[in-house]
Amino acid sequence: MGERNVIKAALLGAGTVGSGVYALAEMLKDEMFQKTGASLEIKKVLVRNTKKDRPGIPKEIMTDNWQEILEDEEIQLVIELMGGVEPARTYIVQALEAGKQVVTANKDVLAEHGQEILSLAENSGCDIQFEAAVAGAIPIIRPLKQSLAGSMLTEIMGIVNGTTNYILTKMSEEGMDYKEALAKATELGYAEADPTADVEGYDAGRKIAIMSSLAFNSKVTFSDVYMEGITKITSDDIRYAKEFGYVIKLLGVTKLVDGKIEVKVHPMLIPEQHPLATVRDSFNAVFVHGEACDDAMFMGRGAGKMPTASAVMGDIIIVMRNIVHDNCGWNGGVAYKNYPVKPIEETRSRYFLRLQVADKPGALANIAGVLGNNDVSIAQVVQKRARDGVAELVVITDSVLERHFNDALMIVKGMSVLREVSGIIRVYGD
Ligand SMILES: NC(=O)C1=CN([C@@H]2O[C@H](COP(=O)(O)OP(=O)(O)OC[C@H]3O[C@@H](n4cnc5c(N)ncnc54)[C@H](OP(=O)(O)O)[C@@H]3O)[C@@H](O)[C@H]2O)C=CC1
Ligand SMILES: N[C@@H](CC=O)C(=O)O
Ligand code: NA
Repeated sequence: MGERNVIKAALLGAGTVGSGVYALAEMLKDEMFQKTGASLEIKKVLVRNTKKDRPGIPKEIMTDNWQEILEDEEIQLVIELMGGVEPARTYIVQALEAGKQVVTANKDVLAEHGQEILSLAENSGCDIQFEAAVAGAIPIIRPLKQSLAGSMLTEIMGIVNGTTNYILTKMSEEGMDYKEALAKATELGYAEADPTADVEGYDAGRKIAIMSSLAFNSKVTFSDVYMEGITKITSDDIRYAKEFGYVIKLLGVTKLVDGKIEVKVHPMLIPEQHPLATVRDSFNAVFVHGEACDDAMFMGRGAGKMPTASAVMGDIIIVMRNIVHDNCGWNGGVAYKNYPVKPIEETRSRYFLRLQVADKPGALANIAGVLGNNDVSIAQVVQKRARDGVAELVVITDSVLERHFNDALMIVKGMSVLREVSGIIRVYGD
């Protein structure tokens, strides 16, 4: 095999995903030529701590000096797996400006600067591939950009964070405590370096922003996304949801309605029979609806070392083929429409509302009256367990404009019969 058939790459990051990619590159070493027409040599691995022992990765290829990689003309491919916005964004930009191809799993960068980076890649004639950035091993970026490009997409809804799905599964099925479940998800390599991003819904928010941009060909960034995480979900909420025939999942949703984009992340009660309700553990699932394609669903591991590495390796293989066939630089995904993003108050939801109220005649009627006066119609209501003069009221509403629900809630909160609002969660369905 001649020198021209070796593609030299640099790995930025050798943590959970980076070490998985290095290991997978070793496992596929002998097949790489058949798959791509070239073999892969990872020439340098950038880390913060070059002294740390990284099993399987030779010490001599470790560096903490980005310039060494940027200025190495032999390195054609940069695989960015460090995470965070900076310095990752700068390194990606500099690599593209230097004519290097880029593979990344970095949703933080893409959700904020994706459009600029895609334009830069197009202008530089370079590949930028990022399948691992959304829903780990599930192929979803490439389908959105390619297979579904003619489908007139109108909606994407999915479980796109493995950490929170793992936590909710463990809390619901094993009665595990929230903190313990989060610690386990971190130990298993699912969580972000700062797991606040997972549990507050920011990670899912980044992913839904990226998918929304690709699906609707319009720029949607992280700051456009309304986000609520799972930190307020209690075991009582989970128990009540079960009693009503629901499970609680953290969902990312984006819709194109009347020329406006809705994009949000929040916990949702999903009927037990719904396919998303059966997506457990670190699995993710993404539902896509288009006027032409109708419904499609994608499911697989959304996080973890080897599943994520598999998506990165798929991208590496595509880029290597493009290098071999001198076909780099077509990435797709550059937004050419300019749809406005709707404020959350103008979107509609159904609600599950758990209230502690004074156990007095008329309390339920008064609350129902306030809801009704604000266009919040009640689909189901249950009054439970009067204890120490306090009764628990569980209400499920019909679909309501968020603004109307908030107005009603504000009035309910000021009522003398109200002791506490213990749970507010959106419910699946129109
Ligand atoms: N974990 C997962 O399941 C998934 C992760 N991702 C994404 O993949 C990326 C990597 O995640 P993950 O592997 O979990 O992260 P880790 O925190 O495990 O690894 C990060 C690696 O990057 C290196 N690094 C970080 N900052 C710098 C810097 N400034 N200069 C040089 N090296 C740096 C670290 O070096 P050192 O080891 O010396 O500290 C470490 O090796 C992130 O963008 C993440 O969002 C995407 C899908 C799934
Ligand atoms: N922290 C993320 C990792 C993959 O994107 C998750 O839990 O899904
Ligand atoms: Na993916």
